[in-house]
Amino acid sequence: MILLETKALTRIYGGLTAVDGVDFSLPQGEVHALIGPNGAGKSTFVGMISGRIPASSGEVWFEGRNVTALPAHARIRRGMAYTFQITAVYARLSLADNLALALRSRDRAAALAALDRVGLADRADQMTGDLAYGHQRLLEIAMGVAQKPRLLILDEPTQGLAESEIEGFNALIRELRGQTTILLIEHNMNVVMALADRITVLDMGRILASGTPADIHGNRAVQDAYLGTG
Ligand SMILES: Nc1ncnc2c1ncn2[C@@H]1O[C@H](COP(=O)(O)OP(=O)(O)OP(=O)(O)O)[C@@H](O)[C@H]1O
Repeated sequence: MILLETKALTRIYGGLTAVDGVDFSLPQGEVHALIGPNGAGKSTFVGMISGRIPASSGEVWFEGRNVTALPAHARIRRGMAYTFQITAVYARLSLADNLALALRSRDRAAALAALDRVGLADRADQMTGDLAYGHQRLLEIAMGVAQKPRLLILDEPTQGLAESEIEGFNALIRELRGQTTILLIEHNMNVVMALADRITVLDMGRILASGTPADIHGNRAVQDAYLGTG
């Protein structure tokens, strides 16, 4: 089943076409990585999927429904989660209280279980603002995952994480594989190659290539535009 589809999705800023008529489809259960050079249009594309950025033209379909006109909160209710949008962490609350907000419940065991998935259970009662940046990013991911979304959109989740934390993140995504459909914007190619079932390469607002990690790694146009070398 196709969970998410975009049809000729386009965003124009002034004279600049940031996303240019993108047709994209994401089957349920897939871990899909979106890669491309800086300014390729990745954040704008997922912003239009989540409803944070209005499309200039084109459509977004989610679970067989046209959601293009729906505001972000209505898309969240239908099961989309976007790490930057809904799970902004509250610095002056504890980790457990942030989880309680994400879960809309004071269930301490559920909060601890969610924190445990990202290795933060022992910090449950610390003030979130006192955490290192990488740990705040992991908290944000825990908050997204705790909501059991149908589609989890992660925008550069490993940015600012240490190697050991990236290992933990990879393990979490492997655990979620098959349960949650994941769209991942990621610059770290080791993470992309380790996790993605399929990869889409955006370049100048258009899809340059789409395929398995092996296809993309061997694709000459991608190597030229993005990977730099073979
Ligand atoms: N609010 C805005 N107003 C004007 N131009 C914008 C705006 N947001 C993005 N752009 C431009 O649109 C293009 C695509 O930007 P976008 O952030 O979507 O790319 P990206 O692939 O996510 O880049 P990065 O990897 O650096 O995050 C860029 O040229 C950017 O400068």
